[in-house]
Amino acid sequence: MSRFKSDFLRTLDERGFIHQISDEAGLDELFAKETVTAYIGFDPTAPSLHAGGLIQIMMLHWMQQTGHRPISLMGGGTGMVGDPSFKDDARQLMTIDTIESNIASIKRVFANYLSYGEGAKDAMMINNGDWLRDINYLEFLRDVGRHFSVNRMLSFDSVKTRLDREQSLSFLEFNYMILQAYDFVELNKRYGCRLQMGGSDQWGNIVNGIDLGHRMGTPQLYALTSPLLTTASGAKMGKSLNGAVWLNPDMLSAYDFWQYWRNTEDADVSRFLKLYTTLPMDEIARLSALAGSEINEVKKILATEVTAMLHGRENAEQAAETARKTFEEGALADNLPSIDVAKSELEAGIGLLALIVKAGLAASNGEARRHVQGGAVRINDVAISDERKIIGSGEVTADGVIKLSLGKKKHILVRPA
Ligand SMILES: N[C@@H](Cc1ccc(O)cc1)C(=O)O
Repeated sequence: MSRFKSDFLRTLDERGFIHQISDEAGLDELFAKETVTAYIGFDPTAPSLHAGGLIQIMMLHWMQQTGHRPISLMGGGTGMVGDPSFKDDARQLMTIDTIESNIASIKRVFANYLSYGEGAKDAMMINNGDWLRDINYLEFLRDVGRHFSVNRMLSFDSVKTRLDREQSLSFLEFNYMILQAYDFVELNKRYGCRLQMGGSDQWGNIVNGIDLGHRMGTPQLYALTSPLLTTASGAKMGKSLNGAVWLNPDMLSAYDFWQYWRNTEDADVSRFLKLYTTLPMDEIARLSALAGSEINEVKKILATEVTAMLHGRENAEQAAETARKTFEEGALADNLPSIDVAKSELEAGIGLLALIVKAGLAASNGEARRHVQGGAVRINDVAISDERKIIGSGEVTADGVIKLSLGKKKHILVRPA
């Protein structure tokens, strides 16, 4: 049983999106009883978001799926300042031209996850430059600035490390919190927005908005943050060895995007299926149970599902197909070392450990067994966990070979001779 009664929070909870909520019971009540408008802000620091931002987009997606109204807010105003939260250094200032062109480019991918329009449940794309750029300084200080206590602003974790390390925090950056707080109040006034979501690094900024709302007479506002995600080995989400995993198709092909997900670490597969696909939970449970022997097949499903949402199903399936061909061609390529095994021997069947030793991938059966137990051995790219497995003619692929792999780099083609 879920601790939530609203579809939205139950879904977010079971799929692993929730880090912190400002008033759990109150927010659940609200979602259970009315159509809620909520927003997430995105600053245009690059021409595209990367896979790290996908969790935010997915939260907006689930809002709409469960009957509520999401706002994707582009930071045309806040982007002129730059959020210092948990950042070691000030960001380089962007020109208005860069900000505008980044926004135009970032915007494009949202339509793949949300349906925009004028109706009561249609998503809205809004730019905070619409109100922030016209602010009159003295009026703003008197109407909004007076509600902020500098003492309290200095106490937030998001700026504390900078201050503790005595790294400079410019007055420009220090104002960011106030602008984001003002956005929340403004979105409430304009569109009845009650909830702001974001990554856990946004907590301070969001809570400041709730407080400002109290002082400026909005109804109760709420905060919901998602966990800051890292992969099982501790890497930041959305960064690969080849650089950022961009969402915009002109910055990263569907194929490379697919590959990023295909390379998911074993321990992350189930978590990522919940966060980044819309597969039903019982289907995810079934796939997670297969994770032992068929984990590579499950990773391909993960990759295809995540890619299908962003690039369309056809492109995703094409990426999967290209990957399959590349693998096969790789297996066929004669530059992979090979060993011959007598046909008769294969027909009778040869033990996995003996084959590993024969292929020179281990010096002894004991060493071979440790490789298998460590999950490092694959036959035709499928991980094998049963050390007693008998390898026979059945394993010979259409290409006439068996591909035996140890880890990611060592491959031996076994040729029946
Ligand atoms: N500060 C957010 C972006 C944002 C901008 C404006 C807002 O009103 C809300 C959020 C970030 O850096 O990710």
